[in-house]
Amino acid sequence: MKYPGFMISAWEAKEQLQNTAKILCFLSTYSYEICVPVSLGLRAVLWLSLHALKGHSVAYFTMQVIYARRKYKISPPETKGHPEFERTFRAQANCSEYFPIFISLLWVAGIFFHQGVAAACGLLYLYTRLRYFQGYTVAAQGRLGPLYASAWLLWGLVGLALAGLLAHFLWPSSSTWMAALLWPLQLRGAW
Ligand SMILES: CCCCC/C=C\C\C=C/C=C/C=C/[C@@H]1O[C@H]1CCCC(=O)O
Ligand SMILES: N[C@@H](CCC(=O)N[C@@H](CS)C(=O)NCC(=O)O)C(=O)O
Repeated sequence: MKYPGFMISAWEAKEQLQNTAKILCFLSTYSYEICVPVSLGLRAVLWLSLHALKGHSVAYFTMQVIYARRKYKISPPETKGHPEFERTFRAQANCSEYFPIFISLLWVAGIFFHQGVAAACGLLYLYTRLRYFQGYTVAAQGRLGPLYASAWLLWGLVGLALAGLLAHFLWPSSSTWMAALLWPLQLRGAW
């Protein structure tokens, strides 16, 4: 019997249904094995690029102070002499003050909450710190917006770190609501 072009026989329909079921079965069985290395790779790339950028920005801020010293002929231990130098000097000092806080929160949030989420916050933090530095070297007022943004991100990391630590130490059993809430975010098998 001849069917119009858009129709298929019952046999073909059954074939297609079976094939679809096989594909779904395959995906549901192997998606874990496929997704875990992919997300591990993504997290590794995020984490490594974050630390490369962090090293780069610390060096960049320091170099800017060195260049400003040369430009305005202000030798150590002097830290005064020109407003632009003073702002550059303070911008670098302020970023350095916050880096130990940032790094500790980043690692605790990364280990106990989720590496990818922490790395994303960290990248945003570095971006706000770069804007802080550049804003501050131009005018004192220019530092404030990025500073507030960076403070929000730090508090966000405090929240993630606390949530991760609470889930880890207070509710180690995976049956609690906290663990259940955090489970999809936790690194499966990575920690
Ligand atoms: C453990 C987490 C620590 C998170 C750090 C939290 C807060 C620190 C960040 C921001 C502080 C901003 C303070 C801004 C001062 O109001 C600005 C003074 C401006 C006075 C003016 O220019 O006239
Ligand atoms: N060391 C800082 C501690 C507080 C802080 O981070 N202040 C922010 C907002 S006023 C800032 O941008 N300070 C400028 C600076 O450290 O030169 C200060 O002396 O102000």
